[in-house]
Amino acid sequence: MSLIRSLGYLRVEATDVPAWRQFGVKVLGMVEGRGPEPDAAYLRMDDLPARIVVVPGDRDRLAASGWELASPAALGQLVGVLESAGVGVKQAGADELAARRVAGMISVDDPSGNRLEFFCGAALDTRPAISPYGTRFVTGEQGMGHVVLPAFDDEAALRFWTEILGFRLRDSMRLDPAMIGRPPSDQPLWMRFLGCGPRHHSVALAPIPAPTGLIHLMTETASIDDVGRAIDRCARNKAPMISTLGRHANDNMISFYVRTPSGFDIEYGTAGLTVDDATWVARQTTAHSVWGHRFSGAGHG
Ligand SMILES: Cc1ccc(O)c(O)c1CC[C@@H]1C(=O)CC[C@]2(C)C(=O)CC[C@@H]12
Ligand SMILES: [Fe+2]
Repeated sequence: MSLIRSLGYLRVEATDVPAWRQFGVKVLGMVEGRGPEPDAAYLRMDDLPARIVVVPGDRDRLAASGWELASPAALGQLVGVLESAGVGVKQAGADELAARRVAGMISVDDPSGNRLEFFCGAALDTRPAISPYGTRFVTGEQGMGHVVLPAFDDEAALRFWTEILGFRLRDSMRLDPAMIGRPPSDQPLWMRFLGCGPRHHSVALAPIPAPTGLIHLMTETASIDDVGRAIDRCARNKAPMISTLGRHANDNMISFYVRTPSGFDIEYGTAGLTVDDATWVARQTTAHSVWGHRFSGAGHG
């Protein structure tokens, strides 16, 4: 088992926090929580006080993805691994710990400049997170979902995420250079799907430009009805769906994509695959979907 257990939270800096609050509750079916930062929106999916924290800022971007470890000992071990690999580690101050309601936290930048926070000892919220739409999110040992982060140096990114952080390669997919507006080339463009627990992938790294620092966040619900109702709410609230419903070829997720008020996307899905490292073999997927997932030309996050 790796030191890192799952994707724990996202911190998003946004120019329009009220729009995010509305989007999170009315479209995604999340539950608004309370928190220490004035004017921030706290969106809950489960017993954590927040899974998406949206703080007011002068730009729209992913401030950090937060990754959960099992204990202070595991976090200490990770610091040792990072430091011996020459990675700059920043220890969280008391104010940052209080804002995140965690017992311990450190942060680093990955080779592509994606800010990562590693934490342990999250406070739980005793009030149940019950969505008025009945939405049930799949979290627990699978974490809050997956993120797709931009990475343009495939070798450096793979080395960092697998050899230092201990993620496992679960799948790779070649991207057509034309898809991201590049000329044809002999150099394959790879998208890498990596996991740290039973979820097929908790992170994917893609050579896709992302001005907001995030290509998408995937959240998973317990049933296809949760997904269908979310599609209805997108229409009712005029949230721009940027793909049709579809099923991915690698993790079997049935999902659609919707644009957030910050310009990156949420993949909203169900029925994702869980894997066992003892038997899993990383392969190459040659199609992104078994069916569906027709994207409109809105561009990517
Ligand atoms: C191919 C795939 C498998 C599993 C996933 O969870 C998943 O999100 C994807 C597709 C991701 C991919 C993307 O994130 C950005 C826009 C992409 C490149 C497309 O235009 C098709 C596939 C999309
Ligand atoms: Fe995805």
